[in-house]
Amino acid sequence: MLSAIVSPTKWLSKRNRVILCFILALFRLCHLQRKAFGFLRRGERKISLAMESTLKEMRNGDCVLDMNNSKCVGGGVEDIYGEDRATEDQLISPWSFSVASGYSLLRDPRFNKGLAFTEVERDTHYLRGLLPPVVLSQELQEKRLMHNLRQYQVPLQRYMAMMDLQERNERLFYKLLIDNVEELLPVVYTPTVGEACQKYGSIFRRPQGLYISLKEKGRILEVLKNWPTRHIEVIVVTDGERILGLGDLGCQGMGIPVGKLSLYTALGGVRPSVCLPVTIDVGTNNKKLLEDEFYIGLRQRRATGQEYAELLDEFMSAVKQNYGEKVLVQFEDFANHNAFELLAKYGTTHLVFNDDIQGTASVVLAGLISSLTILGGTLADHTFLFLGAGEAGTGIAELIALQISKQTNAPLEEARKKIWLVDSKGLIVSSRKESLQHFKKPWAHEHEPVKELLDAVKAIKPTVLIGTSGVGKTFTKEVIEAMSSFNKKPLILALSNPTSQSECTAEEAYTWSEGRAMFASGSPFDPVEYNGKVFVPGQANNAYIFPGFGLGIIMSGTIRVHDDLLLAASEALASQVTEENYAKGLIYPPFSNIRKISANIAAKVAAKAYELGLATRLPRPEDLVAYAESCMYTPVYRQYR
Ligand SMILES: NC(=O)C1=CN([C@@H]2O[C@H](COP(=O)(O)OP(=O)(O)OC[C@H]3O[C@@H](n4cnc5c(N)ncnc54)[C@H](OP(=O)(O)O)[C@@H]3O)[C@@H](O)[C@H]2O)C=CC1
Ligand SMILES: CC(=O)C(=O)O
Ligand SMILES: [Mg+2]
Repeated sequence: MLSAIVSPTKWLSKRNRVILCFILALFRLCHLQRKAFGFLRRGERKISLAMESTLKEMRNGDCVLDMNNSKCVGGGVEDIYGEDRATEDQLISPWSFSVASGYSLLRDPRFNKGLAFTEVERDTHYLRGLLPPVVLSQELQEKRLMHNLRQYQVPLQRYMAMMDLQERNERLFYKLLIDNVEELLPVVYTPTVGEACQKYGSIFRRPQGLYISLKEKGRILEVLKNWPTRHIEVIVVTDGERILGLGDLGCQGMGIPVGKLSLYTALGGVRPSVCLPVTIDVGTNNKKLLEDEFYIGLRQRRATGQEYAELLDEFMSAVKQNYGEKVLVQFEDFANHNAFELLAKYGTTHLVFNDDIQGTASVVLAGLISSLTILGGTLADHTFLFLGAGEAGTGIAELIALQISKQTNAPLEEARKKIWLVDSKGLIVSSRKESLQHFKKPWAHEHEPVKELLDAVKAIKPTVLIGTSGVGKTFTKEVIEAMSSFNKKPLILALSNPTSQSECTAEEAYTWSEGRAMFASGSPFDPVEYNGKVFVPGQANNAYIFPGFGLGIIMSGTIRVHDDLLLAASEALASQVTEENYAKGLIYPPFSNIRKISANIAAKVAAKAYELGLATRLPRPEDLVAYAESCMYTPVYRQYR
């Protein structure tokens, strides 16, 4: 109780903090005397520890309150909970409402270290007997867990094992994910997260984020306050209507915000305590789920129109009221009939980012910029054809056009003419303009109607083919052969997720192009051997961008997302591709370097934000890469006093 009252106190004025500090110091003096006489019993020890740590935290109080204080390392992203990597050698208290100890310490994923608790910690924190005698290093724990994970043949079992670990020992979870990123990304993210969402009702164990349903209408602010941490910097929110290419999964879409935020931490170094996954449940139109006895969401058809808009509006207002102006809200896997509108509506009042529209655009543009090293020419020399004209397709198209327009000084309308899109009704052409959704209209160029993709490929003769349809197997042998007939090196990007929805496989792209295609896909494929040569496919996924992009925004206190920040992120990512990567035909750097890549993206994004006057954390740090790195969370265990 006392520790709850005296925990780091942002709400106190500086003068009152000094007074409180003084009172606590006196109180501690008395307390130490009693301690010396051996009066202190176990319950009191909690209070003693709380006071010690509070005094220390209050002595360092300016760290929390003044991020420019040079004593406070990694000042960009507020270290409210004392998780900074840069202070690893400094002892901290495992704060909960009281100092966690004994059994409750082992059950708290934020502080649990399992068998890695040292002998001293076992004594100090009442753990004797609760653990077997052996003390393991974190490295050995990691080795053991990776060994166990590899025993599972079924990807969903690996996913569940990772989720269990996250709920048991957060730092170990992140250590595994960071150290084995290429192996574990497909487990916690696409493709396995797709299957996990489909079966979320059956595998549900403990809530991992906030569920805000129509039932909570009118009290969303209250619901936000139920979340255990008060200081939040990133929210990933979905309404579950377009989960990857799997369609409407309703409330079970929660796996996506949870997965995306674990990448914010592992790939971008944003500490887990400031991340909040949210699922807005307005029902589902998925008949199978509505009839599934294990379905965890509202059993009704989706609310639309005013009812939907009001719930979203209440959520966005509550977020701003509870977490302030600078919380980054990432919209994820909304259906396009809501996604564009939400982005436009809240883009001027909130710090919002749509990963499917903007993050995807930035990652694809990066791949295109880097592919020019192999293909030659400029972006404006290429012709682009998309299968799929929704969020991802038109989002990417718009950013390519913007970049071409900036590079050539041509008007945006002129730059758009290099880009063609096909939707479920065929090529988007001017004769269809009246009936098109607003986000497709800018792409309705003069051309006769074309129904099939193959015919569009033959008519437009693109140098780059991009799949954003959410429909698997749509890049057929004939399509890839046609692309290869007029391109020496056709660039094929099959972006749809998960693997089952990929427009073609890596093997198909390489085989049907007789080894000439440059290929990347949304979900990963293994290397392919063709004609004695090994081809390594790249992964064109927004996971390259959003973690570093978000870090850049947060560490600079940027208040709005601007297209130029997306362009900066693209250029930063493209510049990370090495000669060695190009030699393998890769247009993206490997994920094994992602932390370094994210720091570079964050630095470039922040630099652009400072240049545009959007950054509020002043003064601007001189070396933004070093600053980004100093802000990044690392999962090594802390020593408990
Ligand atoms: N790799 C990555 O980083 C990312 C990948 N994606 C993936 O991209 C896919 C699409 O996402 P998103 O753009 O948000 O989805 P949308 O629903 O917004 O868009 C899908 C588009 O595909 C079109 N389409 C559907 N079926 C066909 C078909 N058989 N032939 C031609 N066009 C078709 C739709 O046409 P119509 O408009 O006529 O209905 C629509 O234009 C998903 O699988 C998603 O996982 C998304 C974001 C990032
Ligand atoms: C990767 C991603 O965001 C998607 O497929 O929706
Ligand atoms: Mg998405």
